[in-house]
Amino acid sequence: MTTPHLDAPTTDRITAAAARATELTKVYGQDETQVVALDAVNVEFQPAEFTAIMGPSGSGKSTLMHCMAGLDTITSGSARIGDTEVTTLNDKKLTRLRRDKVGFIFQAFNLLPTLTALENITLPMDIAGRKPDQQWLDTVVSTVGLAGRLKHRPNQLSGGQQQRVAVARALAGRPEIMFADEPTGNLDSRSGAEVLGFLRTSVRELGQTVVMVTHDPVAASYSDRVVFLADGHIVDDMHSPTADAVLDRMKRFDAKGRTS
Ligand SMILES: Nc1ncnc2c1ncn2[C@@H]1O[C@H](COP(=O)(O)OP(=O)(O)OP(=O)(O)O)[C@@H](O)[C@H]1O
Repeated sequence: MTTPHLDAPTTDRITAAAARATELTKVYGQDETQVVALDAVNVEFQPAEFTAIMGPSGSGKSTLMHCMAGLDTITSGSARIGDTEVTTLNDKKLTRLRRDKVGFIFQAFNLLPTLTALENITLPMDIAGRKPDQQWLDTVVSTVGLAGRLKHRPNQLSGGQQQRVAVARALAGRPEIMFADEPTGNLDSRSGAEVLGFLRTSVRELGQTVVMVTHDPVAASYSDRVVFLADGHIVDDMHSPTADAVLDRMKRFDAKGRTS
């Protein structure tokens, strides 16, 4: 049986997507060790929308996120953030794009232990020599519920609070898009729920765009839309997901990561 593909080209659609992959292909290795991690993927991420990317292990979720964010090179096709073609930028412009237009949240919080929460939040802007927009910073800090903890160092904060600092750091520069790779992977379910709630609030109330890779149907249920990958292809697209609907869809992947 062939895998159904939902990733038909969208090049004739004129929409202001926050990010867009067109015929995006990523091949790792050569000859017999070659792996096609992404096979001509077409997908758009809409502004002020919270999208989750799901799929079996090895389906290409992290590769898609890394290629879109300019963290990895692509083999062919196109990856755009807003109007910017990521794949043709030189190193200097790529660094600037990642610094100015993209926010990242990873499973590991990646905070600097000697800095306070506030110093961690403003660090990327300090490095870039940009002055934080104080009003925005106040909004972000209160949205993620950190107002009383700004002088704490990471080891004085719980895991959930540390990830909230990382969310605030990603939001502080007002990125065009935020990419989150398993942001709740290291958290207990209550702290995870808090962080996901803040991500959703950043979309609903602050108009941010969030794309999150997750294995967890409950985490995906916080999103507006779930894109399912299998074997380097987008095979499903679910709007207003519930955890049960996502779980049911995940059950249709077989042990080899193929879908029925
Ligand atoms: N640096 C690399 N070199 C070679 N192959 C790679 C590399 N990174 C990923 N791959 C392969 O590309 C495919 C997609 O990997 P990717 O990490 O994107 O999947 P994933 O869906 O994020 O998986 P997981 O859920 O396990 O994190 C896999 O077959 C993987 O083995």
